[in-house]
Amino acid sequence: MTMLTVEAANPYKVHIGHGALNAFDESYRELFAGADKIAIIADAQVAALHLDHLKASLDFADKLAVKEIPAGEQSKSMETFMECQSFLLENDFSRKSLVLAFGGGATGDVVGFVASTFMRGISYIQIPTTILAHDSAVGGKTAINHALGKNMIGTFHQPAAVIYDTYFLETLPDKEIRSGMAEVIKHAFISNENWLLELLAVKNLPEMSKEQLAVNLERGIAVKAAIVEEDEFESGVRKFLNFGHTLAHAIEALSGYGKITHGEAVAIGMAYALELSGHKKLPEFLEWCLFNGYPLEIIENFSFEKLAGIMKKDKKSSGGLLNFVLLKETGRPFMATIDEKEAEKAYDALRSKIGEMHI
Ligand SMILES: NC(=O)c1ccc[n+]([C@@H]2O[C@H](COP(=O)([O-])OP(=O)(O)OC[C@H]3O[C@@H](n4cnc5c(N)ncnc54)[C@H](O)[C@@H]3O)[C@@H](O)[C@H]2O)c1
Ligand SMILES: O=C(O)C(=O)C[C@@H](O)[C@H](O)[C@H](O)COP(=O)(O)O
Ligand SMILES: [Zn+2]
Repeated sequence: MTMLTVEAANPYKVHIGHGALNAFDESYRELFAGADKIAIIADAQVAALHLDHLKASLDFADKLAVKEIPAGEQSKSMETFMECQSFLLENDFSRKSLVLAFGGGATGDVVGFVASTFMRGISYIQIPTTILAHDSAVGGKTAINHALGKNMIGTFHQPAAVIYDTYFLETLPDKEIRSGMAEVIKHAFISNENWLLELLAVKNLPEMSKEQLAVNLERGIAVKAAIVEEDEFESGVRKFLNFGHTLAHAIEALSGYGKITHGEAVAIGMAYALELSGHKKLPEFLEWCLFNGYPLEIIENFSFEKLAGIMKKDKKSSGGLLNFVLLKETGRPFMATIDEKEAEKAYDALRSKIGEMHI
């Protein structure tokens, strides 16, 4: 098991590894004892698989209440947000209460948002259960979606701890392994060429050994934590964590949230950012996506015009400009405003390249 500290304004620890749930007993007894009530707010699918295992690692059964929310992206809605608020109020939660977010990134985002707004903010712990959540559970971004844009309603609210027990990953379907590994390779693209080369050599992600996966997750978390420590509220370098996301979020919004996974959309968004960057690894990255089953071909479904309308509302943009995270080279990200005509040309070029791959 490993542990690292995120030196945010309110520092907290990330416990990673098989058996990380033991940290509750070893490090958080006081936090739990001090809480008047504790809620587990869980993704319903994750609860069906793993709630008993989580509960077995927790004492304080007398003050525990469980709320299940819809599985995955559907939960990042105003409806689920309000249901959770009602649940906390109906069960007499207070400012001294604690919330545990149990599930993937979607659960972490909506539950973090609930915790950050309930009585103007209470403590919560992230208990991530997906590969992708190595990213989402760290850094304190919380959000729900709006029909006009992904994650448009949210806050920065750091968790009191992240307990990342890799035991939960054993039930992840291949599609979610693929989705999560897109954020891992994103962390490699923005930080380290040698790591990127190692990842590009993996032609069947579900066959990665547990050890290999653990190393990748730890590296990803270290990259993320270092950036969050430098720029917690995204006035500068934190924007680099959005590599691939300007297009990805537009694709997710246009497809209907949850129709394509976040990581699959980010993979297409990264390919586009590599095209805009003139990065030499684009052909190799497209091959990697193809081998690993990322649905690149869906790019055919979206007109640039519609995507551009949404991309102009991106949180990194203002004044109707198109802003992207690009790479001078691997490990050297920068922000760029791209002229609309140039952005469209690059989009068409990427579509042609994907079209020629005979998927
Ligand atoms: N806050 C951040 O910094 C940040 C970072 C990256 C992504 N995100 C957000 O995270 C979300 C994506 O997260 P995600 O990829 O974890 O998806 P998710 O939370 O939508 O979960 C995906 C699916 O996997 C299932 N699942 C979860 N854990 C499982 C397990 N252990 N075994 C079997 N099934 C399991 C869920 O029920 C769901 O159906 C997006 O909304 C994205 O915007 C946020
Ligand atoms: O933590 C960050 O900062 C990120 O940008 C991480 C992204 O992977 C994540 O998808 C995040 O939710 C996107 O943030 P947004 O501000 O573009 O909604
Ligand atoms: Zn992301």
